[in-house]
Amino acid sequence: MQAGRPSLFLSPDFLAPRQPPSSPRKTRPCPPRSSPPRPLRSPVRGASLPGRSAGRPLVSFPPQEWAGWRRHSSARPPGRLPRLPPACRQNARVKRAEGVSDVRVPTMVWVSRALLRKYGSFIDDLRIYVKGGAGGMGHPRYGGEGGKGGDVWLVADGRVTLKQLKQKYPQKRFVAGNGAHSSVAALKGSKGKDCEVNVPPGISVVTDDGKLFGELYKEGDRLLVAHGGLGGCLVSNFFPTKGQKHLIHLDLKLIADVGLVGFPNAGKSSLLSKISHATPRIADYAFTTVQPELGTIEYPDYKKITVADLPGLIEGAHKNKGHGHKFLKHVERTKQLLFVIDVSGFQLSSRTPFRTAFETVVLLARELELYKEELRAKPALLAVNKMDLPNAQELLDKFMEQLQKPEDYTHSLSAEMIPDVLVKFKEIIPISAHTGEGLEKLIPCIRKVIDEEGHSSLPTMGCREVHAATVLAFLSGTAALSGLIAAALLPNWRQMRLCTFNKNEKNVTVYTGLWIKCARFDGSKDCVIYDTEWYTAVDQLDLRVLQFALPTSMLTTVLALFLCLIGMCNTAFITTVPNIKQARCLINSAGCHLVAGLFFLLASVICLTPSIWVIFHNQEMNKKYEPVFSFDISVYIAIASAGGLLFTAILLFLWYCACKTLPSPFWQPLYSHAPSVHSYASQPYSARSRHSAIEIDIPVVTHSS
Ligand SMILES: Nc1nc2c(ncn2[C@@H]2O[C@H](COP(=O)(O)OP(=O)(O)OP(=O)(O)O)[C@@H](O)[C@H]2O)c(=O)[nH]1
Ligand SMILES: [Mg+2]
Repeated sequence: MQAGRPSLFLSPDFLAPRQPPSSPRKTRPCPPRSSPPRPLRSPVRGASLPGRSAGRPLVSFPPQEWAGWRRHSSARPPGRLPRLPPACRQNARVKRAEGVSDVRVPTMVWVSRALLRKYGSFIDDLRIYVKGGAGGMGHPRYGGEGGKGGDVWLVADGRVTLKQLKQKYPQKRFVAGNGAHSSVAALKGSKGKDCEVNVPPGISVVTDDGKLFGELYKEGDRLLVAHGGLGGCLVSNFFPTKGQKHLIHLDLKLIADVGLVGFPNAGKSSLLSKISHATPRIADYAFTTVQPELGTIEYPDYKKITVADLPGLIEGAHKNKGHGHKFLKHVERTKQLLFVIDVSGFQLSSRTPFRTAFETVVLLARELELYKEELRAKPALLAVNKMDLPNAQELLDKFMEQLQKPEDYTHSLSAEMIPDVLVKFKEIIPISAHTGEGLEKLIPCIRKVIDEEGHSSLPTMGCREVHAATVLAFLSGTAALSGLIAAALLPNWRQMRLCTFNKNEKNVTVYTGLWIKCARFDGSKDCVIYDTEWYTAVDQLDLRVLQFALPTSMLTTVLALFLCLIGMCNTAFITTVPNIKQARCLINSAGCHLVAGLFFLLASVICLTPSIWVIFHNQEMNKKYEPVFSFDISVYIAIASAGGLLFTAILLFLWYCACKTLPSPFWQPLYSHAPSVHSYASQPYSARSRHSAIEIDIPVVTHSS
C-alpha cells in the first residue's frame, strides 16, 4: 500500500493508537475467527444491498444474528457494503466452499471502511512551509541599503477551508518576495512582497516541535509566521540576511458554544438535526459521524447558539484510540458540553463489554478528564436519549439512582476507568431525538447555561441591546427635536441694545427671532414693537436661512425618529417574532439604522451650520454698524440640539458597525416559517436555525495495514 493514501482496508485494531510500523506484511490477515457473526446483507431477509455485491451476497447471514448486531436497529446501513480485503475474501470463499454459511465480518472492518470512505477527504491539520523573502543587496560604493524581504502572514478568512488551501497550493509552500537590491537609481531598495495566506478562523499555529506559534480566532485576525530578511547595509557589510523559514501546522479547532459529547450511536446527530437545520448523517452504526458538524439554535430574541456534533468517542479516546484526539480537540473550545447518552447503554462490538447508561457517563467523564483536566471545569448538561424505547423509564429511574450514589455502582469498572471527579451536570434531561420529547426543556436549558456562564463564542445582539441602542437614539433624537422647536419659536436669536442719553427715555433691547421681532424697554416685559415682517430689513440673511434650515432639520429628525420608533415597536416592545415584512425592510435591513443615522446627521448639519453663522454674522454687523448686536439663547439651544442630533447619528452608526461585525441576526434573513410549526415544541423557542451544517475539515487518515 502506498504511504499517504487512505487505506482500502483497516484491520480491527484501527481503533488502537498508531504504532510505528513493524515488519511489512504482504497480505492483510483476516480478523480472528472468534469474532461474532457480522452481516454483509441487509437485515431485510432476502434483500441484498446495492453495489457490487448486489444479488450475490459474499456471505450469508442469519437474520436473527443481524438483530443482535446493533441494538435498536431502526435503519439499514446506507450505501453499499465495503468490499472485504483480499485475504478475507479468500477466507470467505474457502469457508463457503466448505459449506460454512456464517462467515464473520468484524464490525470494525465494516465501520472503519465506512469511516475512511468519508474521512479521507477532510482536513483539520495541514503542515505548510513558510519562508520570508531574503533582503536585497546593499550598495557598497554608495552606501545604499537593500530592501527588506517580504513577510509571510496568516490571515483568518471564514470563506476558506484547509482542504481548499491544500487543493489550491498542493506544494504547501508559501514564500514571500525578496527585497530589491540597492542600485544607483534607487539607493534604498524596495521591500519584498508580503505573502498572505488565507486560513479558516479557529486555527492554532503550531511549530513542528509542538510549540504554539499563535492562534487565529476570528475573521480578519493576522499572524506573522515568517519574517523577511534584512536588506544589506553598512552594518552587515552590505550583505542581506535570509528570511525566516518554518514548517508549521495549521491545526483547526472548532469554535462552537456547545459540543455534543457521547459514545457512538447515542443519537448526537439525531439531536442536532432536531434542534437545528443541520443535516448530519444519521445511521444505526457506530462512527456515522466522522467529521464535526455545526448547527445553530436560534431563539426568538435572535440569540444564536452554535452546537457542534462531534464524532463518537470510545474508551481510550484520550490515548487517541478511534482518533479520539482529533475529535476531543474540538471540545476544547466549546463553552458548554452536552453529554448525550443512550438510556439503554452502549456496546461498540461483541468483543467489547456492554456499558450501561451510568457506565457510559462515568467513562466519558474519565476520557475527557484524561485528555485535558480543564474540560472538567466546563459547564455540562446531560441529555438521556432514546426515551421512546420500551423500558426506558425504568432504565432512567435506575440511572438516576446510580447518579445519586455513583461510588456504589462503579464496581464493574476498573480503577483507572473511574474519574477523579464525576462531571456535575447542571441539568439532566430525558429526551427522545426521535419523537422530540424533552427538547422543549433542553433547548432553553442550553441557553440558560450559556447565559449563566456569560460567554458565547459568537457574540450576538439580543433584544436588550437593540432596545437599549434604539431607545437611547430615540430619546436623544426627541430631546434634540424639542430643542429645535424651542429655538425656532423663541424670539431670542439676536439682541440689539439701543442706549439713550436722554434721562427721560429708557434703553431699548430689540430681540430678533426667526419669525418675530420684539422691542422691550428696560424693566418692562411687554413688547413695544411686535414686528413679523422684520426680515424685510437688511442684513438678516443668516436668520432668513435659518427660517428654512430649522424646519428642514426638524422634518429630517422626525423622519429618523419614525424609523427608530418602528424598529423599536417591532423588536423590543413585543415578545413574539416581529412582523416579517416590516422587520425585513426596517429592522432587518442593514440600511435601516444607517439611514436613520444619516438622517440625524443631515438634520444636525442643516441646523448647526446657519446657527454658527449667526455668531459670525453678529461680529460683522458690529463692525459694520454699531457694536450693539449680540447673539441670544436660541443660538445655544440650536447648537446644543445639533450636537444631540450628531450624538444620535453616531450612536446609530456605532450600532450599525457593531451589527455588521457581530454575527447579529438583524442583518440576516429572518425565519422563513413561523416557529410554531415545529412538531416537537409548541413553546416560543423556535430552535430551528436557518443555517445548514457548516463543513469542518478533518485530517486525512492514512493507514497502512
Ligand atoms: N429509538 C430511538 N432511536 C434513536 C433516537 N435518537 C437516535 N436514534 C437512532 O440511533 C441511531 C444512531 O443515531 P445517530 O444520531 O447517528 O447517533 P450518533 O451519536 O450521532 O452516532 P455516531 O455518529 O456514530 O457517533 C440511529 O439509528 C437513530 O435513528 C431516539 O431518540 N430514539
Ligand atoms: Mg453522529
